Amino acid sequence: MKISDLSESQLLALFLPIIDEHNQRVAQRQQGESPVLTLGPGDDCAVLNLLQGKTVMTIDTQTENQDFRRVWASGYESGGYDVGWKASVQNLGDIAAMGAQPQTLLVSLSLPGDVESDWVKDFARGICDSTLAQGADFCTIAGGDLGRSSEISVTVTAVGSSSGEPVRRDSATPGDVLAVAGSLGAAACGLDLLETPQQQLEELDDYQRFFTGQTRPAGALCYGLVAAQSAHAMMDISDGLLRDAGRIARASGIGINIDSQKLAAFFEPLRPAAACVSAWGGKQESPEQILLRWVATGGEDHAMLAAFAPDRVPTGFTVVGRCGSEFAPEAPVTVDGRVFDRSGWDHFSG
Ligand SMILES: Nc1ncnc2c1ncn2[C@@H]1O[C@H](COP(=O)(O)OP(=O)(O)O)[C@@H](O)[C@H]1O
Ligand SMILES: Cc1ncc(C[n+]2csc(CCOP(=O)(O)OP(=O)(O)O)c2C)c(N)n1
Ligand SMILES: [Mg+2]
Repeated sequence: MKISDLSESQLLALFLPIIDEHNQRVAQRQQGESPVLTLGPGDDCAVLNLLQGKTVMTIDTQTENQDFRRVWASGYESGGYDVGWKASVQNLGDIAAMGAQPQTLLVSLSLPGDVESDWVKDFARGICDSTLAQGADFCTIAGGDLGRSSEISVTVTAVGSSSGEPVRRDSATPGDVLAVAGSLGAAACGLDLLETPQQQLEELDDYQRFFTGQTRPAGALCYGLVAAQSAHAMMDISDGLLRDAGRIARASGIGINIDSQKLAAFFEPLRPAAACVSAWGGKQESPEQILLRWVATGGEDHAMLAAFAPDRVPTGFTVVGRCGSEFAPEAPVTVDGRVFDRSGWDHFSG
């Protein structure tokens, strides 16, 4: 059955039981504590009881053919489950990057009539499963909106709370080290393979395993919470290490140098895929160049990027660079002391 065969209330009747079950499970886990979500989906607004600390909020949109495809060149089909999964990772990445705990999500779905009604149920399962898989055991889904559109577009708002001062981007200091936790390059690798024709992929053993870096990224929520104890500045990497490190550098008024040797640790799991993409591109880019492009400029892994005093780097973070006092507006980030020619994802020029 297609979306166009159903009324809005019939569609909600598919979606809401999955969300309600998720919210009930959260409430069970919170036994003994006063619930944050005191009124969930069903009324004009949700009601939250954010008891203590600072409230943080963020929003992110995924649009068909800009952020995912229903069918990729590789033949893989991204369904509602994948889109729901990634919506949660994107938003919880922003909450974690402030050092905050996710509390609830609001979900807006704009869908064309030719989408299967099961897409909506899969989306609900994907967003709930991903939230739990990231360890956000207490994060409910407070409500949302449903509408018709000419392409699939999903917008999620996340609300979080922080018992201490939220970690900003603008307080890295000269002498800090810059470190990463979570995966780097896996989402860009997945994107390149998804966009590669299936017959080119058959040389690559179990090639579908690389798709998940793009379709179901793991995120790094737990690392954000750990880093909040000692990070001077933090953000999640959505647009690529170099571009996002540039945002910390600009906001903090410092320079950052990345040590390319330190990035090699992220290359290993992606090596077989880089060889395949290099061969498909007629070796115009060597496997080594592809690995560096994925790891240094690929977005969407939602790894944590943070600046710490050198003796206060938490377990799970890999030092990839250093903060210096020289801020150069035209090149706030260098790699091995030199300007890198490609810096990352930009929605409007990329
Ligand atoms: N339409 C908008 N209205 C107000 N603020 C916006 C808008 N789009 C982006 N921003 C703000 O600009 C900053 C950068 O946005 P973005 O690159 O999407 O951040 P992030 O990578 O954390 O999702 C964020 O602080 C965001 O809130
Ligand atoms: C079809 C398709 N083309 C290109 C991309 C690559 N891509 C889309 S958005 C993006 C960067 C992240 O953007 P956004 O989710 O808007 O992150 P924000 O900076 O707002 O957190 C990248 C690398 C993709 N995922 N799918
Ligand atoms: Mg954004």
